[in-house]
Amino acid sequence: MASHDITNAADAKPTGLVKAGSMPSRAYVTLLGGNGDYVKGVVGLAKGLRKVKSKYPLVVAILPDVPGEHREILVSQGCIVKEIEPLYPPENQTQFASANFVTLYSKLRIWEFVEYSKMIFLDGDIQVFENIDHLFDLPDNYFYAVLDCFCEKTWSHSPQYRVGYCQQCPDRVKWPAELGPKPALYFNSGMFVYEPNLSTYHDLLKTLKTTPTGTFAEQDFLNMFYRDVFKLIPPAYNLILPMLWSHPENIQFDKVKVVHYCGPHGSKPWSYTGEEQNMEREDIKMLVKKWWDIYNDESLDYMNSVASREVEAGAEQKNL
Ligand SMILES: O=c1ccn([C@@H]2O[C@H](COP(=O)(O)OP(=O)(O)O)[C@@H](O)[C@H]2O)c(=O)[nH]1
Ligand SMILES: OC[C@H]1O[C@H](O[C@@H]2[C@@H](O)[C@H](O)[C@@H](O)[C@H](O)[C@@H]2O)[C@H](O)[C@@H](O)[C@H]1O
Repeated sequence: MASHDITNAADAKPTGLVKAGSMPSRAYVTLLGGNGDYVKGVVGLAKGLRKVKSKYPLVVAILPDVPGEHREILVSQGCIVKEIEPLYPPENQTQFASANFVTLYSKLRIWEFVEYSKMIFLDGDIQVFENIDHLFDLPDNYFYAVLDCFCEKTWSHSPQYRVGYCQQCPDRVKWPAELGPKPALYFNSGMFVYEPNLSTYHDLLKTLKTTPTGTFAEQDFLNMFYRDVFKLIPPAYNLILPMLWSHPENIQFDKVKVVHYCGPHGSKPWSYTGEEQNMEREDIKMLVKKWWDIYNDESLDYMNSVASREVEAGAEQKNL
């Protein structure tokens, strides 16, 4: 049993021992670092969650390099802004896939948000097009995530890519026996359901100190940490764009609830050009338009939605 199977570890929460009167608190959480356009992604996410009438707030873990005006924008959109300290990968690693590794590793700080009993993490380049509040009712004490795909060039360093093996279609190219056991299931860390817990948080930080940096930063680390114990949820809850061209057979497009505009700069709606490989596809253009329709919808701005809620409340009062 992996050491981090929290169902048996010391940090598994005692069941039923909830302080009298303290209701389990839940929230969505995302991460924002730097002074670039990811703030647009977070604003879009806040508005998307409002559009699907989520019952829960959006917490934004922000790094010190986020400018004050970006923080103000998030507050004006009803986000709960929580400052986090940067978390640096192990000193002795040099193969950095990208300059924003510190931002990515800092994602681990959200395990410290123990004022919340359960949280759903969503990358800032994700949009929620259908209500997913029901995921908070998944059984406690587990980490839930969606399978990733090994078919992008970003995986060219891996034996999976070299032999053409992908966990999304394990029978298309079988894992060669001579390479030993096939890779453990591997999730995308842009979306997951988890429970903040100080013991797990300290375990994460302690383990990080001795874990070599991987190509995919905290995603590799979390897959090592929750290896063989994470619970799978369907791709409808985190549609990573490469699935559209690498594994369309695994996607029921009309059932997709969450879209993850992961990948290169040109795959982000706010910097979409249609010039990156595969980004000129009609389905991608439609998903980018859907993102902009929400982002530009002023009725979804927090102040307008507060005003509309007051009008609704007033109308209900009149009907009493
Ligand atoms: O400069 C950056 C880079 C990343 N991020 C955050 O880290 C997440 C993961 O980074 P990215 O979206 O680049 O990863 P991908 O899923 O595209 O590999 C983003 O969605 C943001 O929430 C950020 O806030 N600022
Ligand atoms: O590098 C770290 C990132 O790794 C993951 O994105 C990857 C992964 O999905 C690959 O499978 C794709 O090929 C690649 O394009 C994409 O960027 C997470 O979504 C993100 O939050 C972050 O941890």
